[in-house]
Amino acid sequence: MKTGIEDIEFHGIPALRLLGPQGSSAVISKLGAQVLSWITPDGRERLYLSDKAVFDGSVAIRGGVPVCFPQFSDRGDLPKHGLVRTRVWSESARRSGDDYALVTLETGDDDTTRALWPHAFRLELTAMIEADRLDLELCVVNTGTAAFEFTGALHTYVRVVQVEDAALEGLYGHDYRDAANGNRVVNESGTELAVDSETDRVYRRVRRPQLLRAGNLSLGIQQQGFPDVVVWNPWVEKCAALADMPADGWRHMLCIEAAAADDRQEVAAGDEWYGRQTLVVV
Ligand SMILES: O=P(O)(O)OC[C@H]1O[C@H](O)[C@H](O)[C@@H](O)[C@@H]1O
Repeated sequence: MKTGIEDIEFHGIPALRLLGPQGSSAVISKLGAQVLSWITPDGRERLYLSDKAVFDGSVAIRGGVPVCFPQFSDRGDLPKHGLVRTRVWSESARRSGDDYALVTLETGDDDTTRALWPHAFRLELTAMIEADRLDLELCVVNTGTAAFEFTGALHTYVRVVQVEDAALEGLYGHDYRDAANGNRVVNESGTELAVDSETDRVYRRVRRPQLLRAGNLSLGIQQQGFPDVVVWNPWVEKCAALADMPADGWRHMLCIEAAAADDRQEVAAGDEWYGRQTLVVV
């Protein structure tokens, strides 16, 4: 099967389908530069996308990999998770070869962003699939004349059959800020994180990869540039309060986010900052 890139409509919005090697594929929406589907050669969908997600740009699409910038969550005065989730990005590159398919989408400042955040910037999100691997890279370019600081994330919703069966390794010994428990800072003493209640944790300065095991799924997750790993599951009650999630949505997702949540990242005038997240089927 040939690799390549197709222009498609996905739930009525312009998107690109990446056709990778061995039948792998991915879909990235131009709305938010959000990867909404990643299917590996075994035919399995690896990302969670809510059945009740909204695709009209009025709110962020619930699922896939939202891009949060220049603010993570509600840690500042900007709208939650920043300014770019509901923007239409434009394509700046597409390429494919025998063993990969890649696209880059970009957006930048305009009157709307500058009214809220007075900085000149360009963002580029590159998504690349290989047979068993999804690589995401966020490039933040300071196109202005003064330094700025930002927080942000690649807010990846991993699909799981049943989150109660999931175990996430690789976070032992790290401090985390427990946003589901009054933001207290705790040192992780477990070698495996199990999700059995609302979970909203910012693991700080994580340098090791993680391994997610859930039923017969095994996914390696690695990041560069982003200092923090955020693990989020709303569980039953918070999920019920989210209009764009089905009642059992919490069970089928676990967000494992490459984030700069607590440490602001500074970008000098004219400089570029890179953050990456890689998911590999192992
Ligand atoms: O509902 P959203 O704006 O997409 O945010 C969803 C979630 O994102 C992050 O994971 C935060 O840590 C959570 O506190 C937040 O609830």
